[in-house]
Amino acid sequence: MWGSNVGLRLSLAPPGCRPAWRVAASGTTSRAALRPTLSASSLIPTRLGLRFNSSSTTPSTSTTTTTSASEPVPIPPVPKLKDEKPKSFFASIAARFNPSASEGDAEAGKGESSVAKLAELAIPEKKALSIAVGLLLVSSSVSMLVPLSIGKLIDFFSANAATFMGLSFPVAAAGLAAAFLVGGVANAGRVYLMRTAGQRIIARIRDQAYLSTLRQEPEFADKSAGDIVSRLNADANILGDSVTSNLSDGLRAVISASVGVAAMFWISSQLTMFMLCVVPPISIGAVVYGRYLRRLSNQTQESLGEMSKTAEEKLNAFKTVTAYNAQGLEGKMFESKVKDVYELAKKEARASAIFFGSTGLTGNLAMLGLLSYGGHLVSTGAITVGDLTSLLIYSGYVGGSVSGLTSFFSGIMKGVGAGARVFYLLDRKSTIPLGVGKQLSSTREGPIRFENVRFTYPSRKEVEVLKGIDLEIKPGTSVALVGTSGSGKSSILTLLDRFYDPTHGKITFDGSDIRSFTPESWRDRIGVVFQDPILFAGTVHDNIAYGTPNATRADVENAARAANCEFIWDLPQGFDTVIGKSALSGGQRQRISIARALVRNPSILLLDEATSALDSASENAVNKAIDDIIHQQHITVILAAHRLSSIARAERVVVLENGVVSEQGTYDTLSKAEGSRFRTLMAAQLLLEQSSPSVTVVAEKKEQHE
Ligand SMILES: Nc1ncnc2c1ncn2[C@@H]1O[C@H](COP(=O)(O)OP(=O)(O)OP(=O)(O)O)[C@@H](O)[C@H]1O
Repeated sequence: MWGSNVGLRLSLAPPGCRPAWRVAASGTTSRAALRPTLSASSLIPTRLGLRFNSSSTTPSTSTTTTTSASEPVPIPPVPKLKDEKPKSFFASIAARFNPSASEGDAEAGKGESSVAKLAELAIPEKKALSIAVGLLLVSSSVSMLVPLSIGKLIDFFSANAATFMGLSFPVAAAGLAAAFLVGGVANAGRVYLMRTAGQRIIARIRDQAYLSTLRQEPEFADKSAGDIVSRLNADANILGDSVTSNLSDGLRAVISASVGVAAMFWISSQLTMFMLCVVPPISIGAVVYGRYLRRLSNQTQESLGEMSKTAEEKLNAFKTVTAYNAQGLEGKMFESKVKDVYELAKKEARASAIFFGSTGLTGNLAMLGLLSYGGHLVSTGAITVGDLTSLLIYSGYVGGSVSGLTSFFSGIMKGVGAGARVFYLLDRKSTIPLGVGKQLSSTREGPIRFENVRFTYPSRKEVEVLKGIDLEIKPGTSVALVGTSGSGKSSILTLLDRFYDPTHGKITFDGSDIRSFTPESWRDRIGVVFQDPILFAGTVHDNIAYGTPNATRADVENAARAANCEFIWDLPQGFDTVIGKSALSGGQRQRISIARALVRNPSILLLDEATSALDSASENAVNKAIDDIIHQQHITVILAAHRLSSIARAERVVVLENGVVSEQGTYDTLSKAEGSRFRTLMAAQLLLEQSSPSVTVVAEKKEQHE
């Protein structure tokens, strides 16, 4: 814990209460008071003829602010689709139909079949699906009565018989009508149950895939947001369809084909044998076609993902596109992606055309053969005209069912392709998994240490950004990381927030590697302000309370005050003003995001300063907020600093060069040291800032003050 001789203390709520931060005046010596006052002479290379004097810091002594931080909202785990291992039956089907793992499967590194997973998806719906299958049996049985009845009717009328199937004709007709009614109702029930079950499966897939995506390391979503959206959208639809409507149609086809063939055998085994000769070639064609279609379907979905990604990226940068008159260029780029999708769809259409054309032809030729041979059997008296009619209709049913089976097969293959892409999201293990490690206690304090930290971005393995950082940051102190653009300041912050882990070395907190804590409990201690603060649709209150949903209005207001957000009280609806409807300046957005970081009651604040210049009023307001945080609260502040004014405010300056810490010390020491790298850097920074009126104004004001 921090010593009692400091001005402000972090205290925790009594057991059973929500943890609260309490900034209370205590002791006589504040950290700020211990710090040397910055002076103009300590600062600027005089050869530039510019002087900058950081205002002296006066610690506030009487403020007692209580802000309740809420319990961290637990991040729900991604529920497993089903605990059991896939049945070997499915695995064997998968191995047959899906010999080469798709990209998704391969990336998932499971080798587990998408077909098996598709079947697993249907399991929570087993009740609805079983009833639907029962109804399907009823409706299919009724349908299969039709050809037999027609044959018998023809024989009945041609023979001028007194009874029809042992019954008077009106009774038999009424019985048939009743059976058809039952069949119709059963069919309606089947369609309803299958569709609703399908929609529930789609909803479940989307929820789980999105949840799983949220649990990934940030780089994953950064790289492929558009593609992920396409997986959640189009692929989830295809997948849901393939396990319900498609499955239902497939089952119906199986039932119709088998009952049809049985009935045909019953009517005439000779004719039926003749018919069955044409089935195997069609089946082989179906398998070849199905495989080809699956490959195409995978490629089409990938292309659709690419297309969405292109559109999303450019729509997000609409201003840049407009400003650079790049509409034509972007239109062409999108057109080429659309063309890729179209070309694949054309291939699919060609394959379908050939397949359906040839199966249709084969079917009709078979029918002709059946009619000729059947006519011969009728003429010899082996079968009746009614039997031949029934047989012809049954063979039509069987033919229809076989082609239904091929679309079932191709639908399943499409589902497998889409499934691999969706399951990839579901199965992907984050490189920094949530919930793994020990819980970091909210009271534990200690220094942050970088021990020979080396780091390379996974997407840019050829460049080592950090080449052995050694650094210690004591609790409650403030550090400004300085260095040229690209020197790795922001990278250090992202490592601290565990968006990435070091490739070598370690970062410790109170002696423990931060990788040993669950990422959630570690991040709970951290408030982070990004270079480009993102505000979400919603009110100012919602934005400040983002990630701390139980924060009260008082908590939010206290955090806003601490972040120097007085302007909020002047907004038309104050904290209930909807962001987006109110034009906020860059500085105001930045301060709202500082308030968002503070309302979490962090013990570590990571602040990645915006590189863009703020107007002087905004810069002053942001600086004051940073000043207040550095001086009034027991928060370890680590700044990726770009502005002189904030560099000067930190207790310690760390200079990064060529991936290592080249110098560190107080601002005074470094700026006074002749020939220090820091002086050179600051000279360059000043030259840069000279062109920014805001900084000049600040510098001038400070000179006047001096
Ligand atoms: N997500 C990323 N993937 C790959 N390389 C990255 C990524 N982010 C940053 N880099 C690279 O890492 C290096 C260090 O970048 P970093 O943003 O940490 O520097 P910085 O000192 O904060 O720069 P600036 O002052 O411009 O913000 C740069 O070469 C940058 O291009």
